Amino acid sequence: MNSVAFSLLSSLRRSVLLQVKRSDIKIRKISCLAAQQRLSHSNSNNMDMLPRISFTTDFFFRQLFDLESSTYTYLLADLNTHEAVIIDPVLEQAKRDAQLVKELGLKLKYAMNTHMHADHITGTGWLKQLLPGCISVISKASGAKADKHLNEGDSVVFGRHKIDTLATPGHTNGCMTYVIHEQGCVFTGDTLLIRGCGRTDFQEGNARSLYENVHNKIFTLGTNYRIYPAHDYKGQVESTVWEEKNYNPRLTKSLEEFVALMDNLNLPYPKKIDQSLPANRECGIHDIPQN
Ligand SMILES: N[C@@H](CCC(=O)N[C@@H](CSS)C(=O)NCC(=O)O)C(=O)O
Repeated sequence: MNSVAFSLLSSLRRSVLLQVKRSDIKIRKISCLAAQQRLSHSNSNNMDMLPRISFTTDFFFRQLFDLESSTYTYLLADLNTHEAVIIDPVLEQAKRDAQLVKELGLKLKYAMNTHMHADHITGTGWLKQLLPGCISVISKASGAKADKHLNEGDSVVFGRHKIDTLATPGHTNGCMTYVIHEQGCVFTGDTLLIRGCGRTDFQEGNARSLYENVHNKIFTLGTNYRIYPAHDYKGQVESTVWEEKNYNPRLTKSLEEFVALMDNLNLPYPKKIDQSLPANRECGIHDIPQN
């Protein structure tokens, strides 16, 4: 082989080796990235999303639904003392709820609302008549009548269980989120819905305030806390802080993007807003069916 051919062959060999080395580095980079992604995914599953907190054996929990308004009502009780509370009852379901309380041998101590609802009339007023001794509860900031008004930090006790309160205005100025730390559950009303949130276009709604309250007060709870909202329009029943922090399409946005989105929802007003607000201001004692 002459020297020209030899030098040509050597340079070709060098170039092939360089190509192989480059593609090897590229493959290693890709597999390293994939491993990092697998790791971050498994981290969020295994470490951020802590194991589910089980309800204690003396804690009764029942989720109820009103089909017309897509409202969730929650009946909770202490199974030793039989003291119970109901959260966000609906007028049309008051008889159903009172019957359930009686059948289970419970004593309804409190009928609570997370806020002054605009889409349905609360069942609180009628439940007070059906189950004498029951005390109606709502936030002071709601401006609605009730036997007991709550400010942030107040608590509501039934048996040995305790509901803590967080002021989470935004959907309305009087919205409260109820938390039972021992059971790892949080009742968010319309403030935080599953993969959504309450609208902010009436009742002194404020998108900025909703966003800040969700991020600072709900998303700072344990990531495994279970979220129970006041409504769902898609058949979902519960979520967790971890899921909403990661997958809520509205609240994973930046504050400015969120405000712009909420300002442009253009939702029609709830059909029953004109009956609901005046009745709920009086704790739902308007329009109680006579039979
Ligand atoms: N179609 C319903 C009202 C639906 C609605 O506006 N829901 C409210 C909560 S009840 S005031 C809401 O905040 N929705 C958020 C959303 O993104 O849909 C009716 O006519 O009652």
